[in-house]
Amino acid sequence: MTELLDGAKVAKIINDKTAQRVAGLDKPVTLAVIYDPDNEGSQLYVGMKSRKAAKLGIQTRDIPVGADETTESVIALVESLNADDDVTGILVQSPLAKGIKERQVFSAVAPSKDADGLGAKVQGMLFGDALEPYTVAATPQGVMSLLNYYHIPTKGKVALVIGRSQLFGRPMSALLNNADATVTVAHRFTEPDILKRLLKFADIVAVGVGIPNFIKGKDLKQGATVIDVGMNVVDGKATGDVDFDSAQGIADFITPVPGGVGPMTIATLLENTITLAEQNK
Ligand SMILES: NC(=O)C1=CN([C@@H]2O[C@H](COP(=O)(O)OP(=O)(O)OC[C@H]3O[C@@H](n4cnc5c(N)ncnc54)[C@H](OP(=O)(O)O)[C@@H]3O)[C@@H](O)[C@H]2O)C=CC1
Ligand SMILES: Nc1nc(=O)c2c([nH]1)NC[C@@H]1CN(c3ccc(C(=O)N[C@@H](CCC(=O)O)C(=O)O)cc3)C=[N+]21
Repeated sequence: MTELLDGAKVAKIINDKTAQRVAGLDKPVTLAVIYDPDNEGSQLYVGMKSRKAAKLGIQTRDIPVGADETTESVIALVESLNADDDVTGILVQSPLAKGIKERQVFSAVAPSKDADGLGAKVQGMLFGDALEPYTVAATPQGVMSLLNYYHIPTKGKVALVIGRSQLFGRPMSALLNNADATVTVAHRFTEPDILKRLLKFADIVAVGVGIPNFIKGKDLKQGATVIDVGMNVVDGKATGDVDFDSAQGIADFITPVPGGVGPMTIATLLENTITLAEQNK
């Protein structure tokens, strides 16, 4: 039997708590969102984030940054938001327009405002398993919250992370390592037959590569937990990186797309935002 990891359900629990925390604070909470207005995905996801934020009492300031901007001009914008006392948190939606060096922009965000946890400082703290508080990238932190909610153990388990972006794979592997899993990271240059062998070992597979139905059920270890981060559109439908139907009866747990990691990402972003508001009041 394959059980669903219901991200929509767990996200609602987190969101309800966030709304209470926002209501308990005696000042407004504002998330600034920098995004490329010419990117359809960004329009869609930024819209979803802003609507959910509004429902929880968090204001958003959506700032379009198009192809006419430079890395330097966007960094200057981030620095002005860092210095703006009315801004609680800053999110830089990926991808920015071609030519803007995204990782430099991520790292310009002050750690005390890094709601999405993508800057070099907080990612370094995650990598070092720092004792001080810091924000963690929303998508992989959302995955950890989902694993915790369903009491899926990580200690001593073999975890395979497929993808190594700043947004997902790198912080995901650090979180699983910090949670005592034995972690392997696969990427574009991982040979397909090596990937197959790694999959057969993996108790936990977390995949975010952006290729629809990239992982087939037959390649999974019996009883695996499968986390599908992929968000692709196929025939107008949200489709993950895992061939969901073929994983039935092989995986013990799997996240659906939609309704899995996506809502957890948004809930975690807003949870990070209220945490920053509480810390910096
Ligand atoms: N549900 C959610 O909340 C979120 C969903 N996403 C989705 O996750 C996916 C990945 O996003 P993101 O990390 O930003 O994308 P990137 O394009 O930044 O990263 C993709 C990663 O996949 C790796 N990759 C590409 N092809 C292969 C392959 N054939 N075998 C193994 N690895 C491969 C790349 O390797 P290399 O580094 O070598 O290039 C890279 O590390 C997308 O579908 C995106 O929409 C992303 C964030 C949040
Ligand atoms: N700095 C940055 N941080 C991000 O977290 C980030 C980003 N850039 N760039 C793009 C990706 C993508 N992403 C999604 C978040 C939620 C859903 C989501 O909630 N999806 C719904 C379905 C939506 C639909 O049906 O189209 C679901 O899975 O249920 C999807 C995708 C965040 N990203």
